[in-house]
Amino acid sequence: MSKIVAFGEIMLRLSTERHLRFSQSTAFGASYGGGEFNVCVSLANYGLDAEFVTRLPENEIGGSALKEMRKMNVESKNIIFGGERLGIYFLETGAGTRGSNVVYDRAHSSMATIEKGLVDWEKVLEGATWFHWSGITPAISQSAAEACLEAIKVAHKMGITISCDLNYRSKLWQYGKTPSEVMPEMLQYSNVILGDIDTAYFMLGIPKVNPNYQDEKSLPVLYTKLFDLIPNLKTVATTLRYSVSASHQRIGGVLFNGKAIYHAAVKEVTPVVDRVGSGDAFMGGLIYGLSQYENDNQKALDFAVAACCLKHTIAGDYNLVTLKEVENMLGGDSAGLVSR
Ligand SMILES: O=C(O)C(=O)C[C@H](O)[C@H](O)CO
Repeated sequence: MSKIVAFGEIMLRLSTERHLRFSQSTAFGASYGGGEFNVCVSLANYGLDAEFVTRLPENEIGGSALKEMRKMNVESKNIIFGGERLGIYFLETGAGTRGSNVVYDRAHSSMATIEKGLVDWEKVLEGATWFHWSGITPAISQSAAEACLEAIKVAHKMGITISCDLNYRSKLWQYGKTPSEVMPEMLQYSNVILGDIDTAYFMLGIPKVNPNYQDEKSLPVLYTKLFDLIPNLKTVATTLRYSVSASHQRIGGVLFNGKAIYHAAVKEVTPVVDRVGSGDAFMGGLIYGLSQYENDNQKALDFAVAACCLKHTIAGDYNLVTLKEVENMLGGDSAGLVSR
């Protein structure tokens, strides 16, 4: 049985209703979310053993976030308490040609003030088969970056598969360091990376290129550069997304394993109910596919893309779909037929 442990921040999500602008809103819908936690929710829905490690404030709001983890069937026994507050993110939901907007209110959160040495990673990772982190944690503070690097090093020493979703957030990285100063050391231990070439090159400090994702010849060359720099890398994958509008997306995906390129067929997704968390849905699908369909990269990628497409139909951060629903979509059932 696979046991996946993820490390990151869970936040209170406050979103405007009915596509209202922030300035029009008199009420915000409250839910929870966070890139790495969303991945855990996907994996728990697929029946895997998923555990989330974070730091929560010791107050009722931290307690509510803990209840949320339990409600979503994500193991929370190793979370730590301390610090002053739970991070918040405000979401203004877009419509048509107006995209969504996120405003973070997470400075000095319990997770942003975590320090290395607070989590006993040898104990936490005992029995784990997979460790997942993302580029959000090193973006929130220097000490969170250090705590994350500590976890990554222990996972690597224990021979656990490590995945990273690059998750570049331009509104974070406010503490005086740039991604290319922090990410290369952290990424060198990763076996699986989710991210487009632009973001990967940017975070690794490689000069910018203009990738053509349909070019079967140059794509392996561009990806191979990542394999040269990251000695433990085995798989890199990304969604290939074309935004027709906020409510109409075309979604495919690509995966490279150091030898061959795999493409997933592009799917039309419209109307989009909520796009936030769709990258996490892809990541959750990829972890599921790579860990359960060993050696079948095409199936793993197709599963991740199907999961990502389904997420767009669900409000909130989480991909609340079952394994069967993703499999049905993979089997060609995306017509919205009534299941009887
Ligand atoms: O952007 C972040 O830092 C978040 O974690 C908020 C959302 O949950 C995340 O963007 C979804 O991927």
